[in-house]
Amino acid sequence: MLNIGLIGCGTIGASICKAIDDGTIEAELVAIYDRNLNDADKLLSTLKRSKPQVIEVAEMLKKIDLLVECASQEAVYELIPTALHAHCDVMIMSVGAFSDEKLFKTIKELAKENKCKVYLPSGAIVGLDGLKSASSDEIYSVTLTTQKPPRGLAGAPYIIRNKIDLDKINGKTVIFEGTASEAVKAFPANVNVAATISLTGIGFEKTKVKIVANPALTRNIHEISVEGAFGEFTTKVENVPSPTNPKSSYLASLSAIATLKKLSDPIQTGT
Ligand SMILES: NC(=O)C1=CN([C@@H]2O[C@H](COP(=O)(O)OP(=O)(O)OC[C@H]3O[C@@H](n4cnc5c(N)ncnc54)[C@H](OP(=O)(O)O)[C@@H]3O)[C@@H](O)[C@H]2O)C=CC1
Ligand SMILES: O=C([O-])CC(=O)C(=O)O
Repeated sequence: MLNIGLIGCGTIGASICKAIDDGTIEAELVAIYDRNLNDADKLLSTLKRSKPQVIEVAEMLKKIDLLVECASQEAVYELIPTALHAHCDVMIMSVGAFSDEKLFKTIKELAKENKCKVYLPSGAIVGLDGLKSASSDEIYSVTLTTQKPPRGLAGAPYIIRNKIDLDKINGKTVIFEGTASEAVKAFPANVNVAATISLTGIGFEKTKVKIVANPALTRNIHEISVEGAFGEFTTKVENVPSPTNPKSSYLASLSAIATLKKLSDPIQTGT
């Protein structure tokens, strides 16, 4: 049985732990950690079967096969290289950290050297399978258009830096247009999906991102348009926001769970 350690006991972390606890994911939850220890303890108290230890990552790495990151881009910098040095596979949700090419190169090399896998789930988008297939030949363009209710963008560095008053937005408003590289830095907790798309397709500089605040919405919408030698496609997902974190769509939690389920499944569907 796969021994899992998890960092980040928030919305996605809680969903993953519950899915291990109820047997949806075939694995042992060995350890959990959050910089807010109360959050880790609170999550622990909700589990019925699993009895993970609440311990720091350096300690948990001695006991696990796979470290699940669902914390923040900072956590990717702080902990993923250490996990790979310790020969642990990793699953990363805060994929936006990889807009730092140096970090991505380091992690890829460490994974190779230590014979580890780095899993990056599709997260809150649909269509990554098609993009992956398409990228076996030339891709001409990739555009992500993300629309969220204004509160789903609250706290983003770009919003703070530009003093955008989200409460005053009373119609559909384009907040940001730029490259995926710029987008994941400006909105680190809102468009990690732009990073996953970039890594699968044509990179952070060529992938275009538009972010729209729309007070009429109750859902987080991501539309991806791709053109390439294969033809073209557009996908659109209207995501239910997670009740405990409106920035993160529920599909992101489900995608993390599906990725972990896939690890023990003899039948692998999709590209
Ligand atoms: N790939 C994708 O499609 C998606 C990715 N995400 C990303 O996944 C991550 C988790 O999302 P979600 O569960 O909704 O977030 P939450 O804010 O609900 O939970 C994250 C938890 O991790 C803690 N944390 C953050 N950094 C560290 C650290 N360095 N060490 C220990 N604990 C830490 C946070 O503490 P604190 O509250 O103090 O920050 C918080 O308790 C986020 O980075 C988010 O942006 C989200 C949705 C989709
Ligand atoms: O959950 C979403 O809709 C997307 C998200 O926050 C991210 O990619 O960081």
